Amino acid sequence: MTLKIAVAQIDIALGQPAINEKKIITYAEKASDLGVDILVYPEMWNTGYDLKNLATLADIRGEKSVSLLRSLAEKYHLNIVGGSVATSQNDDEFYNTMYVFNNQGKQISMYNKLHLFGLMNEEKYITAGKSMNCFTLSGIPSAAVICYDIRFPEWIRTMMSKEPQQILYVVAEWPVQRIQQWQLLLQARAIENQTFVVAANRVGRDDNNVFGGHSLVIDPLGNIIQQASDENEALLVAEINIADEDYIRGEIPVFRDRRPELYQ
Ligand SMILES: O=C(O)CCC(=O)C(=O)O
Repeated sequence: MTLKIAVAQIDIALGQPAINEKKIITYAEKASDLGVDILVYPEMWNTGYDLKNLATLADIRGEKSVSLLRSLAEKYHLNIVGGSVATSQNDDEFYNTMYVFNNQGKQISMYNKLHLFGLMNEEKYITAGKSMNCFTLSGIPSAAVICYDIRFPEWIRTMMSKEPQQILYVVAEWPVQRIQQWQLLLQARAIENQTFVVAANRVGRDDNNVFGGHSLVIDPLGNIIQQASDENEALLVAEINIADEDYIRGEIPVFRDRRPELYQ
C-alpha cells in the first residue's frame, strides 16, 4: 500500500493565532492540490512558544483548532496529524495538544505532550499529558509524539509495541543548534522500531530561538526518503510503501525478540 504524505514546514507568528490559522489553511489547499493522503503540521502552530501569554492566547478547550482542522479534513478529504496547539482546559491549566482527524472529518485522537522541555521552561506553564497517542489513520496503525518526546525511546517503544505501529509521526519546534541531534534521534527511533518516521519541524524564529526546519520522512531502516531545507517554508511530499516495513520486520523480528520481563 502506497501513501502520499505531506509535511507542512512553516514559520509561526509568535502569539498571533489568526495569522497562523491562515497559513494552516493555505497548506491544506496545497496538499489537496497535490492529492496527498496525510498532512502533518508542526508543534504549537497557533501561538508558537508564547508561554507567558497563554492566559489570553490559548485555545479554550481546543475548540477553534478542532473546528478548523475538522473543516479542512472534510473539505479537502485529508487525513490530518494536526501538529499541536496551545489549549486551555480550565482558566489556568494549559496543554500542548495534538488533534488527529481522518479524511471524513472525524477526530480520531487527542494527545497532550507528555515530556515538557525544561530548557524552554515549558513545565512552568504547561501541564503534562499522561496518555498514549496510538490511532489508525488511512488504515495504518500509527503513533504520534511531540518534539522533546523523541528523547525518550522507552516511551516511544511503549506505544510502538502496543501493537506494532507502522508510522511514527513527530511534530516539533526544534531549534537549529541541535538539528543534527533531531535527525539522529529520528533515524534511531525509525531503526529501533522498524517504522516509518514522518517529522514536521517549523522554521523561523522567536525571541529566544531560531528553529531548524529539516523536516524528514525516514524509512524503517533509517534511510532518509525526503528532507526539507533548514530555513525555508515548504510542503515536503513523500510516497511511502508500507509493505517495505513488513519485509524488514520479517527479516529482523525485534518486536518478537524483545525480553520485556528483564527490562524493569
Ligand atoms: O530536545 C530538544 O533539543 C528540543 C525540544 C524542544 O524544543 C521542545 O520539546 O519543544
